[in-house]
Amino acid sequence: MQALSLHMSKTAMGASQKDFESAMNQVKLLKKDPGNEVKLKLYALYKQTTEGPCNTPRPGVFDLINKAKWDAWNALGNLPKETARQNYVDLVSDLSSSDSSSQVKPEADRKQPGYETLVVTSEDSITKIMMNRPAKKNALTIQMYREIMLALEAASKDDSTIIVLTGNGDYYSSGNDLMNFMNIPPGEMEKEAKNGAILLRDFVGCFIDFPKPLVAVINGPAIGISVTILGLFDLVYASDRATFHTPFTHLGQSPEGCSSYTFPKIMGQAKAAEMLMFGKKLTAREACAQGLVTEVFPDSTFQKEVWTRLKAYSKLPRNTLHISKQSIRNLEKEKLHAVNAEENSVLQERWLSDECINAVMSFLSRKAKL
Ligand SMILES: CCCCC/C=C/CC(=O)SCCNC(=O)CCNC(=O)[C@H](O)C(C)(C)COP(=O)(O)OP(=O)(O)OC[C@H]1O[C@@H](n2cnc3c(N)ncnc32)[C@H](O)[C@@H]1OP(=O)(O)O
Repeated sequence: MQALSLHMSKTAMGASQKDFESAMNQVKLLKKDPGNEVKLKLYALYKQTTEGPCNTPRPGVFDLINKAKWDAWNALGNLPKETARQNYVDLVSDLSSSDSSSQVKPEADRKQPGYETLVVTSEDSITKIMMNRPAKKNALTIQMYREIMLALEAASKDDSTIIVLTGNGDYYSSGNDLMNFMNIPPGEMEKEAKNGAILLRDFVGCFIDFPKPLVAVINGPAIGISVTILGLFDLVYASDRATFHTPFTHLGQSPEGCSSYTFPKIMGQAKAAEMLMFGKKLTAREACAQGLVTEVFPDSTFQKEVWTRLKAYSKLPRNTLHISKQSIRNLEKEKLHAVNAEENSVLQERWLSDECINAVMSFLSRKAKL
C-alpha cells in the first residue's frame, strides 16, 4: 500500500459526484484492510470533498485517533474540493485493482505499527490482537494492559466485523505479570495499589463496553485475569491443550474481571466457587462442559478450524451482528461496571496484605510456581 500514491486525474473530465459516490461504495467492498495510513488519506480526502478545508479545533493530545484524522485532513490545506474528489476516486481505483490482483501478504506486512507487546493485524474483516511475550508465557505487563486497551479502542472504530484476542507461543497468557508488583519504592505501596486498581478498572471496563463481537482464541494454558475476563467475551474457542486456572487464594488475591458475577451465572455457584475460591484448574473440555468455553478443537487442527469458522462468521451482515451484540450486553452493562468497581476495591486491599506479598515473593524467589 505504501507504493500507492495520489496521482493526477486519470479522467480528463474530472470525477463527478456520481463517481465519488460509487468510489465510496467500492471502499466498503475492499477485501483487504488498506492500513491506517491509506485510511487516513481516504478520510482526509472525503472530508475535504464534502466539507472543504479543515477549520475545526485540533483534538486533545490523548484523543489519538481523532487527532491523527484531524492532522490528515488539515494537511490538505486549501486543496479545492474538485481536486480532492478526483484524488479520492483515483485512490479508490488504485486500491480496488491492487485488492483484486495482489496475493495474500505475510502477516509481517499486515502488522499494524505502534505496539511493542502485541501483534495487531486486520484481514478478512477480522482484527486479531495477539499477545506477544511468548518467552514470558504472555504475562501481562502494565504496558501490555495499556496496549490492549488501545488496540481495542482502535478496533472498535475500524471496519472489522469481529475482534479476536489470542496469544503467541505455547501459552495463551499466564495472567498478571508478577513483576508488576516489584520495584515499588518504600512508602509507595498504597499509591501503587490504587493506580493498579484504576488501571484494572479501565482495562476490564473496555471489555464490558466493547461494541463488536469479541472472540478469545485460547491457544494454550490461561491463568488469572486472562481467564476471568472470558465471561465478557462472546465466543471462546480453545485448543484441547488449553487449561483454565484462577489460583487467587494461593496468591492472596481475589477474583477480578467481573468473574465473581459472570462465573456463577455461567457455571453455577458450586463450580464457580471451586475455580475462584479453591483454584481448581479446568481442562478445556471441563471448561466447555461448564459453559465457559464455546467449543474445543484438537490442537493439531486448532488454528485451521477456528480461522475457517471465524472467516465465515465475519461475512455475516456487520451492522446486524453488532446490534445483536449490543442488545445482549446492554442489559448487563450497569451491573458489570458495578461489579468491576467492587472487585477492584477489594483487590486493592488484597495487594497490600501479607498473604499476597508473601505469595508474590515466593514466585519471584523461585520457591513457588503454580
Ligand atoms: C494492573 C494490575 C492488574 C492485576 C490484575 C490481577 C490479576 C491476577 C492474576 O492474573 S493472578 C495470575 C498470576 N500468574 C501467575 O501466578 C503465574 C506465575 N507463573 C508460573 O507459575 C509459571 O511461570 C507457569 C506455570 C505459568 C509456567 O511455568 P513453566 O515452568 O512452564 O515456565 P517458566 O516458569 O520458566 O516461565 C517462563 C518465563 O516466564 C516468566 N513468567 C511466567 N509467568 C509469569 C508471570 N505471571 N509473571 C511474571 N513472570 C512470569 C517466568 O518467570 C520465566 O521467566 P524467566 O525465563 O526469566 O525465568
